[in-house]
Amino acid sequence: MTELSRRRLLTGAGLAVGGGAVVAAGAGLLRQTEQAPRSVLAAGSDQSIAFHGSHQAGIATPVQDRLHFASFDLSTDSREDVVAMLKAWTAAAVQMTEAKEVGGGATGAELAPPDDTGEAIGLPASRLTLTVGFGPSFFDKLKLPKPEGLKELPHFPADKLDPARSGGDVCVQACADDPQVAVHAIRNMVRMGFGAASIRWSQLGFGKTSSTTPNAQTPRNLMGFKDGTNNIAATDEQKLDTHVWVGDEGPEWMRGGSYLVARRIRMHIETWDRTSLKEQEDIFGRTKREGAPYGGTREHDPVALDKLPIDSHVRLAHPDSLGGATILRRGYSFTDGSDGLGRLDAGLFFLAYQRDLEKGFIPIQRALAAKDTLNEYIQHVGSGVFACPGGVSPGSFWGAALLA
Ligand SMILES: C=CC1=C(C)c2cc3[nH]c(cc4nc(cc5[nH]c(cc1n2)c(C)c5CCC(=O)O)C(CCC(=O)O)=C4C)c(C)c3C=C
Ligand SMILES: [Fe+2]
Repeated sequence: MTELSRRRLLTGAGLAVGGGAVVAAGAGLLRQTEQAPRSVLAAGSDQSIAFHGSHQAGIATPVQDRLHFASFDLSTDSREDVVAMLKAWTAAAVQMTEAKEVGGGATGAELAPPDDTGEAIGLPASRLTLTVGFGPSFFDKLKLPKPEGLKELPHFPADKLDPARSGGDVCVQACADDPQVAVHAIRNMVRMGFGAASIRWSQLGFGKTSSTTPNAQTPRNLMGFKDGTNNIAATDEQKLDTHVWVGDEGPEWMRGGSYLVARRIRMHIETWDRTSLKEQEDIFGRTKREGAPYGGTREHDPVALDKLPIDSHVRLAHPDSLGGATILRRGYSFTDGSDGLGRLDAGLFFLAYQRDLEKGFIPIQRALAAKDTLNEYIQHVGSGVFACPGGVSPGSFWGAALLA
């Protein structure tokens, strides 16, 4: 059975409640789907993606259009407190991914703060996925054995990393078709984490810049180029097993999990917009409109490395240039206002999953940092690395096998 079929896709119709009323269902409350502002929702928004499975959702499951990524610092060194938080987070994640309100709901006992903050009432599941990872400092703080595969990334030339947008003990990646659903999920986790963890940095993203769904139209990044053409497809189980999922080489709790690299990459888009089309295309080694590799005519034509400029992004990052190094990309665009100097603070929030950092992000970024002609137009300003455990089974919680 494929991972996708294991991850039961529930339709909104199956979750909707008759009469438009909010009624109790199991441990949670179903959010009304009837009142959802459908015009602003992307196709597939009324679907939910199952939380439980052998891998965490949000890695190889279809990419949603919106992101809220949050990195937390622990405010305790007590394993007990962290276990309690992860249990509460897991229970809430199960409810939120099924379009249910957290705990006793947004309108529970009158004299206590509600269990759910309420801004997702009336919104469908929006294919919400929540994915958790543990940074190197998580293991140091809790005196737990760090998996061999998890290491701090080396410094790369031209990195200008802001500590306030880097690192963190625990990360949560929330992806959904509706930004309000993703933000609601993170906000409720922040609220539940009070006393055990506090938010260190976070990033909103839009317009997925890569797809894991073959045959879907490849999305474009803020430079106007199709991004994700040569990504690993969610249906390619062989590639996922080889390059994304940790196997027997990792500790038991990491099997079926993956290592995540997050990089906030600022784009100097004003300079880019004054660059000729020819130079833009030479930088990637692909055409802008079609996305075809140089030497080909269609987007999915095979990449013939010798036809691409020697320092072009695609030639340098291609697995054949790097002894097979391969990653699963899952990034999003961002624009966070302007920088006071007449420029947009815009770019790519790059997310990459891999089985082994040394056969994934590290060698690729080493090659790109040294030679990529794209470097004139970008700067890495934030960074994080996290070990994302394998999937959660019903009744268990995030990190159970590590912390129990
Ligand atoms: C270290 C890994 C990578 C970083 C960082 C990165 C940044 C980055 N990429 C683009 C735009 C494109 N990238 C494309 C391909 C591509 N990029 C990487 C890796 C990193 N990119 C890989 C492994 C590949 C695939 C190479 C291949 O197998 O052919 C493309 C081409 C289309 C595609 O295949 O996705 C574009 C466009 C930007 C703008 C950027 C930083 C801001
Ligand atoms: Fe790239």
